[in-house]
Amino acid sequence: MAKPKVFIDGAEGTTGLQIHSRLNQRDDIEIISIPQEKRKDAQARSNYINLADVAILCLPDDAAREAVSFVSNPDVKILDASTAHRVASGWVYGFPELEKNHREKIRSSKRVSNPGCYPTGFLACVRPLVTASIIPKNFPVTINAVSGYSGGGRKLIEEYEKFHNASPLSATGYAYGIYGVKFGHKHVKEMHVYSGLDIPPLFVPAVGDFEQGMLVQIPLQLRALEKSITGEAIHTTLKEYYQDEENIVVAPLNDESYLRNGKFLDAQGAVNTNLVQIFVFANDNTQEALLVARLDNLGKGASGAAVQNLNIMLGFPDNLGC
Ligand SMILES: NC(=O)C1=CN([C@@H]2O[C@H](COP(=O)(O)OP(=O)(O)OC[C@H]3O[C@@H](n4cnc5c(N)ncnc54)[C@H](OP(=O)(O)O)[C@@H]3O)[C@@H](O)[C@H]2O)C=CC1
Ligand SMILES: CC(=O)N[C@@H](CCC(=O)OP(=O)(O)O)C(=O)O
Repeated sequence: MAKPKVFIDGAEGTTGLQIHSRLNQRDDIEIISIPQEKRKDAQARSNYINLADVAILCLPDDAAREAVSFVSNPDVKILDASTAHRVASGWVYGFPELEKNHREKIRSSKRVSNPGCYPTGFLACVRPLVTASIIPKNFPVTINAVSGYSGGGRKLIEEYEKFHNASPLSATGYAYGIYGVKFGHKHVKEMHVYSGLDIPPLFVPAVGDFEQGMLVQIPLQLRALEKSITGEAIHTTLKEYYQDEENIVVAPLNDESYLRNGKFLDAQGAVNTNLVQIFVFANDNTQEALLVARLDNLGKGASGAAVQNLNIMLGFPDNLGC
């Protein structure tokens, strides 16, 4: 049987390069590559997209929309890594672990959008708790998160490289800086839609001086809930929800063995994996809890997730080459 043809539009960008390196070694698919000098040529891109069984878009949003407009071959499947189609109708959200039958929806769809990196961590923690009515739908959820600078793509990587090469180091804002202070970050929509919450979460992202890695923190004031909820109930719900999943792992409740020097949960701890690690820290006496998702923004947050979705769309096992 002919090998499925895969085209990566935007193969030279941060996400595209990582997807290419994951697929490069495989002999069960054929990567079709556009000549370097034509990589932004609309006609050439259109030809490659329509030749592919699956075209993976690793492009800015406008270029991703343009790529979709090129499709004339009804058999072509599109996997879009950008934000352009994550809540668009006719598209399936590429989060296989979202709920029990979701993998099947990805398998049978011709249009799949890869989730954002922050939403992947957020939804992994919150969706099961909303489904189980542990977090009420009208609860005002807040999120603090930090990403490695590769999350900002080529431009942010170049900015950090300039900063690293400056002598003396000219600014301190690069070490750790919050952003999105006008709110309405581009990921809030998909967080809202797929969490099942009635109101959008309040999201404060940050970027740190490390290349890859991410922590997504959701503090919960349990005392604000109408019914009393224990840390054990939160933990058991998450553990059971993901019991058959390989890529979402729930650490034991209040497990300090992951803390560096007994204190620090390191944002880089899941780098080079396709995992979301979930941590639940809770104190039933003070009625406080903290959910944390740790992932690689370029792993399960982007390129690893894209390869997992590609595998599902082509009928391969989820984690082949992830
Ligand atoms: N980095 C991350 O952690 C994550 C990224 N994503 C998403 O993936 C997508 C790609 O992001 P990322 O890889 O980080 O970004 P990059 O800027 O690193 O890469 C984008 C690539 O697309 C190319 N490109 C731009 N316009 C066109 C065009 N019209 N035709 C063909 N190629 C074009 C760029 O070329 P050039 O550089 O020459 O302009 C570049 O190679 C974005 O939508 C991003 O939001 C999703 C999750 C996480
Ligand atoms: C550190 C940093 O800048 N992160 C990016 C998010 C990563 C990204 O590009 O996300 P999606 O393509 O998944 O939307 C940002 O906040 O815009």
